This record gives sequence, structure tokens and C-alpha cells, in this order.
Amino acid sequence: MSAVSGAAAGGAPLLAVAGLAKVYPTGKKALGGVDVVIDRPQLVAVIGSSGAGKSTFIRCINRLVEPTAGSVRLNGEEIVALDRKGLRAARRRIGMIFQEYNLVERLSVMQNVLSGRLGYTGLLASLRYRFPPEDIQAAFALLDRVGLDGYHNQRADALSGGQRQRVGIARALMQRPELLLLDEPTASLDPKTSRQIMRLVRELVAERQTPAIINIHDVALARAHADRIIGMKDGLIVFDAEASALTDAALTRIYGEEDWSTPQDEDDEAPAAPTVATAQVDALS
Ligand SMILES: Nc1ncnc2c1ncn2[C@@H]1O[C@H](COP(=O)(O)OP(=O)(O)OP(=O)(O)O)[C@@H](O)[C@H]1O
Repeated sequence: MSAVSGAAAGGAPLLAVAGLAKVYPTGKKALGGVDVVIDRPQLVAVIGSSGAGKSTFIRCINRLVEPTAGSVRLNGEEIVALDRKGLRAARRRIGMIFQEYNLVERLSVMQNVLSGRLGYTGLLASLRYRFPPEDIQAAFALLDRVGLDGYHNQRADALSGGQRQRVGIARALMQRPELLLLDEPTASLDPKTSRQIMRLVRELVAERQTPAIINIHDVALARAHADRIIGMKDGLIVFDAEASALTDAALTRIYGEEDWSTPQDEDDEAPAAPTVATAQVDALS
């Protein structure tokens, strides 16, 4: 099924999450019953303080974290009820992009991208990285699209963080997913690279008509690039609207009291004092 067929045909929404809850074995209630419907291809940013439950929410959608209760329907199919085999098949329909890229370091860029097709080819062919010509063509086209034309033979461990994340995005798109989940994809990147990656994700959501949910700490980036923002607090959704509706009052609801209108304190922006270790390195250089 294509990413748009469900909603476009007037059928089930692309994604319908209802009453999603998670209590970790420690007793920590990380999600307290979350409802989200995505009925068109859009970039949805999930923001909130550390520990608000953003990562748990994203990971419960593809059951990297097992929900304690609730329902996740992808184009009408209940993900929570699936057995192991069904879940494996469903996960092929959901691309995941991680903060730490999760590439196979010793493999080439091309092999990493093609690994997005693992599970579609026979086991032996997969193990030998033998893929049909159309997959290889698609991988080259994706590498070109994410700005890595000519990098196919490079080893993953020779890439910068931004380049690795581009490989992660290309690998996820090789699955031709119906939904993209991005768990803090810019957290390890510098501000400029973060913006470039967010811009790329936004463009890809539109081009491929695939909705994406992104867990992100940077409110300015979320505002600039997301169509819709979900604000979480203590495992609950306290804000869910288009990005332009994210007012200071909404930020206070999500993060607590703060004067959002004044620039950051100078102290906040001052470079950190050198640690003993960096001071020693400085002294040696
Ligand atoms: N495996 C786990 N076992 C027990 N508690 C957990 C586990 N993972 C997360 N938690 C707790 O669940 C709550 C929500 O965590 P989660 O990682 O989803 O928050 P988050 O909003 O993504 O935070 P951050 O922005 O810091 O990544 C936190 O209190 C966290 O300590």
C-alpha cells in the first residue's frame, strides 16, 4: 500500500495511535495514554523536556519499546497485536532514523543503504549483499538525492556525522516506508548540519508523500521545519497543533514557566570553562 492510499481513499488514517501507554519494569510511567492521528503526509515534531516520554512514544510505534496498553494502527493495520513475524513485516513499512546513525561501520555506504532492503531479498542473497539491479539503481538515486553522490564505495566509518545521517536517511528510504520515525536525528550534529538535515527531511516528506515523526530538542528547528508540533509533558500530550500555533503560552505548558520573549542569558551562551583534561591538552599544544 502506498503512503497516501489509506487517507486519500477515505479509508483508515496513515497512523492512528490511541491510548498508548508505557510503564517500564522499574514502575516508571513513561506514557500515560497518548492519542495521535496523522491523516496526511506531514512532518510532525515531538518536543518536550528531558524525560517527557518523546523517545518512548516514538519507539512504541514500531515496538522497539513494547507498549503496556493502547493501539497503533498503520494504514489500518494494528501493530500492537502482531506476532513476531507480523511485526518484522510491519517494521519494513516503518523507516527508523537514529541519533547515533546505527550504520555498520566497516561496510561501504552502498552496503549500508542496501541493507534497507534486507528482508525483501532471499536470506542468502542478503547475506552476500546481492541485490536486484533495480535496488542498486534506487540506492544510487537515493545517495544522489541525499547529497552523497560518489560516496558509494566509502566505508561508513570514514564519514562525518552529517554524512552518516544522510546514509541513515537513504537506508530508511530504501524500505519505501509508509512512515518515518526519527529519534533525535540531529542531536549529535552541529547547528548548520542539523538545519541541513531537517531541510532534507522536510523535502523528502513532501516529495515522497511519507509522513514523519521526529523527536527533537531544538524548538527553533522544529518551528522552522515541522508542519505540526506535538508537545509532551510527563508522558502526556499537552500541545498538538500546526507549528505556527506554538506560542509562548504553549511553550510554558510544555516546558514550564520561563520568559520566552527575552534572549538567552549571556551565561547560557558563554563557552564552558575548560575541564582539567582540556586545560592539560591546551597546555601541551
Ligand atoms: N528502559 C527504561 N527503563 C526505565 N525507565 C525508562 C527507560 N527508558 C526511559 N525511561 C524513563 O521513562 C521516562 C521517559 O523517557 P524517554 O526517554 O521516553 O524521554 P524523552 O522525552 O525522550 O527524554 P530525552 O529527551 O532526555 O531523551 C523517563 O523518566 C526515563 O527515565
